[in-house]
Amino acid sequence: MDTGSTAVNKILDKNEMSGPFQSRQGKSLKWSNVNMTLVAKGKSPEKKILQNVWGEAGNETTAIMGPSGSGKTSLLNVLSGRARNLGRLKVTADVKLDGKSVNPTDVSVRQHIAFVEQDDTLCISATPREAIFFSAKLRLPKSYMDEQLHTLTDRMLTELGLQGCADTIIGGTLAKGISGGERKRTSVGVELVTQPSIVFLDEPTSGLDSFSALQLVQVLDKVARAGASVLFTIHQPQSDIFDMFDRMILMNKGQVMYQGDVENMTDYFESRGHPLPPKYNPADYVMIVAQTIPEKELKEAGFFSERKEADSSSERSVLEYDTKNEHNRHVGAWIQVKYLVQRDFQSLVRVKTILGARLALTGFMTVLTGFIFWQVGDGNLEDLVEVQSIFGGLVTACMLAMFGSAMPTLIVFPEERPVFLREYATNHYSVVSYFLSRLLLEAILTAIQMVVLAILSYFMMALSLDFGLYFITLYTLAMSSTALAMVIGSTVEDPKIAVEFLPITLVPQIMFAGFFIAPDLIPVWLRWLQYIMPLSYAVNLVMDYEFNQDCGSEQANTNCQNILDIAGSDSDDIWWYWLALVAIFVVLRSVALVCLKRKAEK
Ligand SMILES: Nc1ncnc2c1ncn2[C@@H]1O[C@H](COP(=O)(O)OP(=O)(O)OP(=O)(O)O)[C@@H](O)[C@H]1O
Repeated sequence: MDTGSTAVNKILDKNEMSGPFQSRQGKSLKWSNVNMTLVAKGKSPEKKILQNVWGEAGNETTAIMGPSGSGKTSLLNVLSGRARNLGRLKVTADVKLDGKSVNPTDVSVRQHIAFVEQDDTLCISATPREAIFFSAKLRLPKSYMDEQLHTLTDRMLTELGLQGCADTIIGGTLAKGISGGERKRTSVGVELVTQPSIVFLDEPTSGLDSFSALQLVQVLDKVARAGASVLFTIHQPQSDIFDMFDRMILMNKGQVMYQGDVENMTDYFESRGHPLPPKYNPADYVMIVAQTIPEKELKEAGFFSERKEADSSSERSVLEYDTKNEHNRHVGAWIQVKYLVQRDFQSLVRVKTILGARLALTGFMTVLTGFIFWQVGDGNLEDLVEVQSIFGGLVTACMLAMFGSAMPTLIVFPEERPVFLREYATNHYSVVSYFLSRLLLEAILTAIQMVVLAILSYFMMALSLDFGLYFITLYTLAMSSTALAMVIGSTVEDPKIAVEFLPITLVPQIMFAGFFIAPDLIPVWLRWLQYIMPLSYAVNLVMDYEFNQDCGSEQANTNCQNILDIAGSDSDDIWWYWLALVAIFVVLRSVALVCLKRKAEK
């Protein structure tokens, strides 16, 4: 089998040697002893998903075929580092990249492999043209001029038959966009435009009509002819598609039933007592044999031949080579942030529900609260009940700031997380760049939201504190809450569970805010919790700004002081409150960054 670009033994059409099909240095991938087992637990028995699987992929197209559940996706996941020991799942594999043993779960190894997942994880607000350009801009060497990148993108769109929808948004649950098949081809384009040396694709033709499927496999063939190793899983290909494959791995019950050149496959089956009947699509025939003949009988006939060891060789270490070139390769962090921010703002403009839902919810809740606490600030401060109503209004405004900012962040972030994880794993940008761009987006979105909240509540409740201080307190509280939402969103796997986590962290803060119970009455062993709750600090601040002033009469001043005491707000500690509020924001953001980094590198 070919293992280097010099060994590409096909005649290359000169026209195909440019753009996405530019000749590249091939990389060989070999694997042996690949085992994946679901270990027994309780009444669930042990299940062998992959057993001693072996194989290789050079600069050719290699199709992994086999009946449903035979382990095709599992094999691709192990080789691409997406399957690992977790819970009952035990994975072992000897994998060699250009002759050097590597751990496929290492992010540095994963970044060498372009991977097109079965489910598309694309930015919903981008168009296919923008998604492909984004990938090219952030992943190709920075020596590429934008003009070249646009030409490459155009070429990719044409090859994949995407010209008709190139400028329509991809879409998803929040917005309607291109079709499923077009989305799939866009995912392929996003990976192929970077001229990768190794490409894995999980079911790239599923959901495509027969013409689009053929068109896609032709593109994969051109990529392989340019020197890349192309490995993909596929279900029952039609015969014209099957004829285009160079090699095939036939999986059956987690084992390799056949592996080798496609042209030798029928001879292999014939020599084992299963000649191809006339006028049969070989792909269909081998699948029928795999599905209908018992495993024992197939073994006796000579299928499932013993694996070959992934041979040790003294080829250079591809990882060392590429790490040295790392710094020349990619655009700088600021370009990454710029493109991420650009994309985020595009989302805001195109998917109006993102900003609209935030503003509508905050506006509605604030107007409702404003009517309930209508002009409380103008009340008689000599009446303690009226003073308490202002306290209630301020606590409610702070609660709206807290929930109104955390909730949308937590709802949107888990939707975006798969896109981030894919883009990070495929070397688009660093975690820090992503983190900074998100922070900037949230800072702006939260500011818009807090302007609405602060203006409406301030005038409807007729508050007398300084408006600027009121706004900045609400804003800092809201930013701490989005940081908390990011920590939850970065750690909890399931978006639904993540949303349920939010009340658990936010509701107790209300109880410690001093409105329902004076902090001094809370049992000492629980009282310390108020010190880690941003809501308490924000309430203490706005209370001080509202009541720590001349309230008009002796009785009014006494009431103002009493309400400050009840709330636990002390004017001597104002700077401590600010420090604590900002420190909580910084700590939570840092924790979110670490969690995200750990998740991305897993
Ligand atoms: N993480 C996992 N936990 C439990 N079972 C798993 C896990 N991963 C794979 N399996 C099981 O291993 C078997 C092989 O799954 P895999 O998805 O690799 O098959 P496949 O050949 O790709 O199937 P299909 O063609 O239907 O996509 C299936 O029975 C599947 O349920």
